[in-house]
Amino acid sequence: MTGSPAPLELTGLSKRFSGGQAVSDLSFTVRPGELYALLGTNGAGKTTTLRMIAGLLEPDGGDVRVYGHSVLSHPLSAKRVMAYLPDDPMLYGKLRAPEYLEFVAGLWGIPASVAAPEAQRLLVWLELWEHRAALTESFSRGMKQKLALAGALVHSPRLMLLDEPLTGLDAAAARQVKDALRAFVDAGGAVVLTTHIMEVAEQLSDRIGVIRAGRLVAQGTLAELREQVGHAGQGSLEDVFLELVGAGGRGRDVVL
Ligand SMILES: Nc1ncnc2c1ncn2[C@@H]1O[C@H](COP(=O)(O)OP(=O)(O)OP(=O)(O)O)[C@@H](O)[C@H]1O
Repeated sequence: MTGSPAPLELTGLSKRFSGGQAVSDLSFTVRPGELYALLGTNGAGKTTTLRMIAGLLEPDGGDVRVYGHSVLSHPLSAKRVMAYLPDDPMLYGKLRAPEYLEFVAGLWGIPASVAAPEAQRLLVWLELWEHRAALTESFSRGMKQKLALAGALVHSPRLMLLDEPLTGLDAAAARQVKDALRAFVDAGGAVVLTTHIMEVAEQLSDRIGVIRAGRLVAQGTLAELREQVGHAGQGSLEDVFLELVGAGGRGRDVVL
């Protein structure tokens, strides 16, 4: 233990909507250099959890700490070091990609002299630089997704929260985004992402958390999850996941 605060620590996070309990007493920690995949069936509470971590939705109970800063009591310090990429990110269609990134950088108080070369670096890296003269309204879904990712990286966050970042991307774009996320964690950042694509979680994540009806029912590496459901050494993540969440969301809990 180094004693430095974890990139992300959730303790007892809860949220209730009029339709029922969306997130219940959720606690987990994400370490530096770790990509943590949050899995769950539709309506399990993944987006609600990410929105509470990002400070966009107030929890009913519990706390979220980002590098030691409470999102509830010190939201600015926490938000400065994280980025949230929703599943339908908003871009400004009448801006070009470099203009969009410089605009986002401006919101973070980054001067244009710093933002412009950083925007170029990100756009070259994600193979969008050749499209720099086009308005973003003409971009394909994959191009928009990559630009949104660049926008999330422009203020050099150390924690990234991504809601379904690979949905709808073709193989080449998905590979680029996966490579970008791996490079981000290899450089010491931390990532929490949600996905319904089990192969993505299996390939990309260091640890996996499975939530069912707003509660964490299992977490660990794929090997640990296999052991927890009694499939030591075998079974795909899909097999393990379906065992945990069960048909119609009635799965079983394992000891965490
Ligand atoms: N703003 C809201 N008002 C009322 N209920 C909500 C709101 N947002 C989410 N919910 C409810 O909270 C529960 C969890 O929703 P959430 O979007 O977090 O699930 P999810 O795991 O992200 O699902 P999906 O995989 O389908 O995106 C669902 O029952 C949903 O209907």
